[in-house]
Amino acid sequence: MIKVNNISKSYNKTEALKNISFEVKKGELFGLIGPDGAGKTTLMRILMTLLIQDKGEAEMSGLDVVRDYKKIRRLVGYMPGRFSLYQDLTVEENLEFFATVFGTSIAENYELIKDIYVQIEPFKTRLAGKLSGGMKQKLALSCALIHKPKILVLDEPTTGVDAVSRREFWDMLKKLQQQGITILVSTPYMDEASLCDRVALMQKGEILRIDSPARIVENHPRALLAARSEEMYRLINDLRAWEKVETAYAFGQFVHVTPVDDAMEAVELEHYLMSKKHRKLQVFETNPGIEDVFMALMSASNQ
Ligand SMILES: Nc1ncnc2c1ncn2[C@@H]1O[C@H](COP(=O)(O)OP(=O)(O)OP(=O)(O)O)[C@@H](O)[C@H]1O
Repeated sequence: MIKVNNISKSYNKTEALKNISFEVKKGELFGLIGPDGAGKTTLMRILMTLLIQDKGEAEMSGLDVVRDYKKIRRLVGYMPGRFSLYQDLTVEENLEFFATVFGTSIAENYELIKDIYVQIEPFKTRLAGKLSGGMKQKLALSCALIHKPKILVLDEPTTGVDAVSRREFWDMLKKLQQQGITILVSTPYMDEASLCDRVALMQKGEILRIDSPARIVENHPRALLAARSEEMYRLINDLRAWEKVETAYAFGQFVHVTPVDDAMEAVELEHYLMSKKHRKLQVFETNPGIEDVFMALMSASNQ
């Protein structure tokens, strides 16, 4: 449904995308995961025909993003990073505006947006600029869906939205997927990776891995230890200062530690931390999750 072949794009001296290739299958929920500046927005803008690549080609539903840009725009729903709502129009006026641009009406396509729109309908006379982040997000999604797109492209739809709204939003995406819509979504939140069918982990214009979240974790060869103590800040510093530790970073209430030697046992790490006078210590071996794998891949490619 989406084909990207050797796409490169630079802004003056910044190489935003370096020879990117991947495919998204029909009906797939595909995630572009990566920190700020990874190139996610640039890639989406190329696919949305809003920016032209320097090199390579891309297709949306068999249509070329440069040659067939007009057809693609009718086929695809887009929710840009900063929600493209008219702040001084009401909720209903925004939706009517997007429907009119695509030559349709709210009534005609109400079924598709119903589940989402009913949540903001009680506020339909409120100005979009006066909505909360979560409500703006729902309105922006309704606007992106109002012309019944086959493909939905969402650029960081959950950035700046609270945890509950984030979860609800992903539930909505799953429902849209069940209706046959192919979804490409970007996010800087690594925990959202596990909600996608497949993900591409991006950093500095490159794809570091591309696979299902489960397979990315399965194929990760490294061991992982978890540690906590009374003084977490000092714990991280002590861990990072030890030559037997490759990486250590905060993960919830623990520090996740990748030892240089995968065979290191928890007890060896514990002895080291006891020698540093840490109290209320807890150290144990654990299994890496997708976030751990991403952190490891990103730090390896930074070296
Ligand atoms: N219009 C522009 N002019 C110059 N450099 C740009 C422009 N747009 C993006 N860049 C640079 O290209 C790189 C990729 O940016 P891009 O916005 O695509 O990344 P991103 O993964 O979407 O991150 P973000 O969440 O910050 O938007 C960054 O180094 C960015 O500074």
